[in-house]
Amino acid sequence: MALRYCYASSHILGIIMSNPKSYDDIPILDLSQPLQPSSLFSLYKASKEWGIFHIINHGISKDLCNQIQSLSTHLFSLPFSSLKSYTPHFIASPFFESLRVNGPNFYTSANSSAEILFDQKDSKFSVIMKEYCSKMEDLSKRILKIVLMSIGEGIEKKFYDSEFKKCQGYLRINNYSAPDVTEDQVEGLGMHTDMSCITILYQDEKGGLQVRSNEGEWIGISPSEGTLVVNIGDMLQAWSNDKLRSSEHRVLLKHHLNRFSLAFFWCFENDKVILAPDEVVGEGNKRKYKPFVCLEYLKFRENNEKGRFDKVGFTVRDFAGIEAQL
Ligand SMILES: O=C(O)CCC(=O)C(=O)O
Ligand SMILES: [Fe+2]
Repeated sequence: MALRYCYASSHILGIIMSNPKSYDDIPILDLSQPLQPSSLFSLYKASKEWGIFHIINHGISKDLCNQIQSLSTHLFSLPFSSLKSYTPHFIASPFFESLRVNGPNFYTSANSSAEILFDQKDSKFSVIMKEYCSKMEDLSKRILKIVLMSIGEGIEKKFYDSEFKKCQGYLRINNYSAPDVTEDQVEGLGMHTDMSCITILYQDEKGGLQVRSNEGEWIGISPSEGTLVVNIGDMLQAWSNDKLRSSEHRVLLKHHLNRFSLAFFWCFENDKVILAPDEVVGEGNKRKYKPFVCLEYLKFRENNEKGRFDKVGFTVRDFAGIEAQL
């Protein structure tokens, strides 16, 4: 696999790191190419600074995403109220609603929503969800291994099986309605971090996804056909002892434009105790998180945010950070 940068000139910038705070520094990992040491370095740098990078040639066809999008247009026009897997408008934002499909049996999860929504068993929706989510599971495993390799030599070989083998995924189908307001842009989803190890995101062509730099500057992550976005999440930030950064991101909406996205979250199992291995912390470095049970953190986020998942302020650092405890 090779990494290439968005613009030719930024390739040089990426190597000499003269300007680490620009969109050009967010690399594109080409999964059809053999993995190079320089690619791992760029990936590590982007994951540490931004918590975000792109992937291409990932095996998810545009046609599959289009099919999900058109089924979802119908889906979000139906009455949802009784569905537990549905997040209605006004929870995260007035313009955002979402349907969750849970693993590991994505077919069963999608089908139980479909039964209520369309009064239909074995719906096309459930079949397509199974196809998309199984592909996402495979992709998540592959990407996670590469990210671990980028942390240091031998880290993936030593820790993937023992620490990440029981990871599980869920999908959120996100539907943003067009804001009927005069302002140029409004928040469709407020700034947040994902509570995952990694998240793989498909966004449609409308744009609006932004990521925040360490200094608080927002950078747009423009959509590009065939490109998926990978976010590092809180669980990997804690497990890597801040070697990787959970990306702070948000979505802005433009007047009159509906938006659609698919976010696949790849997470540690609920009862996993998250503790960075000594080898990852590194000799002489301070441990930044006390050990914690994954589910306890998820509950902390839910309780503190009254069901909202779009706010920063109750992050994994607030929950388990050693400095935050002092
Ligand atoms: O819609 C998007 O592009 C981002 C969605 C997102 O960040 C999320 O679901 O956590
Ligand atoms: Fe997110």
